[in-house]
Amino acid sequence: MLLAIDCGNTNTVFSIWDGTRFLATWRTSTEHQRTADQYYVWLSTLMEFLGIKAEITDVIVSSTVPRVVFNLRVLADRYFNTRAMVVGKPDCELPVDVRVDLGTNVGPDRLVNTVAGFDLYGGDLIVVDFGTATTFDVVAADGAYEGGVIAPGVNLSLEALHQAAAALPHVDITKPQRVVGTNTVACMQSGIFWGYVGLVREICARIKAERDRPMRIISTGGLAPLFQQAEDLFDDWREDLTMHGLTVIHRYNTHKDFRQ
Ligand SMILES: Nc1ncnc2c1ncn2[C@@H]1O[C@H](COP(=O)(O)OP(=O)(O)OP(=O)(O)O)[C@@H](O)[C@H]1O
Ligand SMILES: CC(C)(CO)[C@@H](O)C(=O)NCCC(=O)O
Ligand SMILES: [K+]
Repeated sequence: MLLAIDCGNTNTVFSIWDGTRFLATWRTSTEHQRTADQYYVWLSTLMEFLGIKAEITDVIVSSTVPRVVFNLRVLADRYFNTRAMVVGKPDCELPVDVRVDLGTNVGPDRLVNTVAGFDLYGGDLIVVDFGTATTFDVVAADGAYEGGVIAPGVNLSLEALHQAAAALPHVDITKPQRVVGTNTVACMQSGIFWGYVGLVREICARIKAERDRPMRIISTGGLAPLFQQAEDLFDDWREDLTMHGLTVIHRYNTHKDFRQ
């Protein structure tokens, strides 16, 4: 069985894939100090608690935080007796091309989202991921990653307001009842919520205009449904898009004859 690990700047998600479906998915905060032993205690406790008998034979990692990769590699070596496949390293090939400026290091999560989007929907896509950053990845007709857009994440923007202005509290994002707020919290929620609706709409429209061909918009990340419920921004939403991409990349590298 495959242990797929998606490590973002805020959260790290672990999923167990049995070849057909995900048996379990667990989330923890990303901390580079966490050791392989700590990961294992946490993982094995959760597996036991849920009665999951998973014989992990393979590990694949996508990490936007380079420092955590070392301990995840040790986890794979020491506890699962396998060499972790790490997206972005030369020995982990991608089933799609990456067409960017020479010397650019694309975030592995964006490459994984591109692979997942192409596998599930085919080409000509915009993949929007509401994580620490809000990213837009442009997937060409042949599945290649062709660049995109990086904007600040929703929670990051709310946190920045709180950090920078003495009178602004910490607030959670939600859809405000009205655009005009009559208290501080409602004003902040309106600014972020409708601001992001506008940001997503404008960026996607401009990407489509620049490319001059029909493109579908697929979203992922915990906040995507909140925006989708307000306005028809996306053609589809997949909670497990990044995890799906990791399983596709793993399969591609273990069965080199595999083609989509
Ligand atoms: N309705 C909601 N209101 C507020 N927060 C939410 C809501 N739904 C989901 N979230 C939060 O949104 C965040 C988005 O999760 P996601 O995995 O997409 O990105 P992340 O973990 O924050 O970022 P990264 O992957 O970059 O670490 C999570 O922290 C989740 O708890
Ligand atoms: C943009 C983030 C932080 C989104 O998780 C990540 O993909 C990243 O660190 N990217 C590196 C720069 C790039 O993707 O062009
Ligand atoms: K993410």
